[in-house]
Amino acid sequence: MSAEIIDGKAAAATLRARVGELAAGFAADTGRKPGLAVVLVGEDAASAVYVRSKGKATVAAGMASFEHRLPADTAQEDLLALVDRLNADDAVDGILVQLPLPEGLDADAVLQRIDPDKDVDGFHPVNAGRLATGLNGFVPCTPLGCLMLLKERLGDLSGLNAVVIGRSNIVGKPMAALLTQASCTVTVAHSRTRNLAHHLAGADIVVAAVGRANFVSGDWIKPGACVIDVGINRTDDGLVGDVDFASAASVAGAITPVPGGVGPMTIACLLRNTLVAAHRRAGVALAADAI
Ligand SMILES: Nc1nc2c(c(=O)[nH]1)N[C@@H](CN(C=O)c1ccc(C(=O)N[C@@H](CCC(=O)O)C(=O)O)cc1)CN2
Ligand SMILES: [Mg+2]
Repeated sequence: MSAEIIDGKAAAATLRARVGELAAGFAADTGRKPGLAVVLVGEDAASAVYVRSKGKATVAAGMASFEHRLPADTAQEDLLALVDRLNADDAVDGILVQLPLPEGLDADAVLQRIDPDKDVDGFHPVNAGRLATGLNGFVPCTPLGCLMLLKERLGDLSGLNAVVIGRSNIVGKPMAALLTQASCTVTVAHSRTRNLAHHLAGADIVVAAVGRANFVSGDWIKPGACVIDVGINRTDDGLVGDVDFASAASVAGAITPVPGGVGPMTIACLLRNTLVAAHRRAGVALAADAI
């Protein structure tokens, strides 16, 4: 193996600690803690684990956590009514509805009901528009975490060729926007892309977010490339990413592992976004380079 293994767990711990320091400053200045409300609908086992981790991380960073658990048969109007209450609650700076929602609920309608200035997941179309046009908004946590790992490893990304594999609203599209803003030359590949290997051959940066276990082969990776694996696939061999780790690690310059790569950054960036939301809502300045 030649690649440096990018330690997302360590980077996330550093970010969470910094958020904690700034949250303590915010509480001292305003007399209240930044608050994050998390809504979980139904019994999805993985979602329950993520929601518990978010609650614990929120409290550990000195913020207030408000957890709302609703049954899987919750009516759309009841879920929307809860979002309305959280929008109006001054103690709540950030609102997150854990995805996926149970069948029968319209996730788009729920996400669009969240006040864009409390949308710490960055999924509201207003925040997607702000990102696309270079305005200050909230950036989805997973691509934000990927960008932080890339900058930590590579510094200035300007002029680099990046291939994002996947075009979801949650990862692929915002990732491409962030890399474009960082002056990369960006290709977005997806399930219909012809000859992916050809596109990857020139890629200094690869972000894989296709949701298919071991999909990206090391043979396709440019020697020395930085490979960010967003995939979390449960297989008979355990948890694996979208990149075939063993073959890619022998060619890449750096690579994120699964687990312990991008995943931990998702929750750390959620805390970061909540801290930013609290400052904006309270009209308290937060230096652009503070975090
Ligand atoms: N409202 C949201 N829903 C979902 C999001 C999101 O950002 N907002 N992302 C994913 C789930 N997710 C957080 O919600 C998440 C996924 C994975 C991890 C993580 O740390 N993974 C570990 C492995 C953990 C395991 O064993 O399963 C890792 O990669 O090291 C954190 C958060 C979908 N829904
Ligand atoms: Mg896709």
